[in-house]
Amino acid sequence: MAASLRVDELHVTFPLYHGDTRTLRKTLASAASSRFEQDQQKRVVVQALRGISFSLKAGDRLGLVGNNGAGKTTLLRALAGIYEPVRGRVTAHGEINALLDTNLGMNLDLTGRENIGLRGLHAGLTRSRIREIEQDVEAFADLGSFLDMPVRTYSSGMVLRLGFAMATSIRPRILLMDEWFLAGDASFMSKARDRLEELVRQAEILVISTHKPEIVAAWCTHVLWLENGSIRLQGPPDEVLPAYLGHDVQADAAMVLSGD
Ligand SMILES: Nc1ncnc2c1ncn2[C@@H]1O[C@H](COP(=O)(O)OP(=O)(O)OP(=O)(O)O)[C@@H](O)[C@H]1O
Repeated sequence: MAASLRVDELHVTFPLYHGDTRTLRKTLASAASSRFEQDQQKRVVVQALRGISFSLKAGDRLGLVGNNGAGKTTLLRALAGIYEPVRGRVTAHGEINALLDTNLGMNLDLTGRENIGLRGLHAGLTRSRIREIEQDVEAFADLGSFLDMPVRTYSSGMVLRLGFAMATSIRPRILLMDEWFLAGDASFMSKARDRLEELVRQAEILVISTHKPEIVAAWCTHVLWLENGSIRLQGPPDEVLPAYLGHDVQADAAMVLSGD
């Protein structure tokens, strides 16, 4: 069965904790921003995603664009199952690999090799598959004898190399990716980019969050423009990108502040 990903009316909220919630509630009420509301327990929550729906089939490559705070990272994390929606659902056919944070789940007290084993067990892989991944990561991350030292003793560049190699060694049918994965130290990234592009080519479905229009134009077949947690526009890159790049950020900010 071909991979597919379907999102229906997805809502994600985050409670805001504050010493004086009564004052916070009053401040938010007067700010008239429709992004804040009270939940059933009378907590003030920010609505990070508000009724997002779309569906993707094998071959689709979706780029998420939008200003800071639009909801791109939250959507990727909800697709990966890291955030539980308050309403709506995500239905996926095909295994998902989320390249969101290379440190996610890494235990600093264990060695690099032990972390590879743990990640493999967590992904439900067989022992022989884990062994293959271990060899792949060992060759790619090029950490030498550090692979058998606790991760706590690594430099930040070494942690990045191990995390990147581990995250990209599991080939998924559905690949979720945050653009920061494309940043990093130049010499490592030229090697990393080839590996990433191969992973993207092999995935049946890609969802990538990015601030770079050139990535969307080169990699994506669809674009979803998020604004304040909702979809402002979705469609092919040649329709959505010009509208997104041409929109007036200051006018939008003024509209949000005035509560229009
Ligand atoms: N853990 C959290 N707790 C509270 N609020 C959060 C949390 N994560 C995100 N938010 C809020 O949810 C909204 C969406 O944030 P999100 O990080 O998804 O935006 P983004 O589009 O990825 O932004 P950026 O381009 O700056 O990375 C923002 O208003 C943000 O403040």
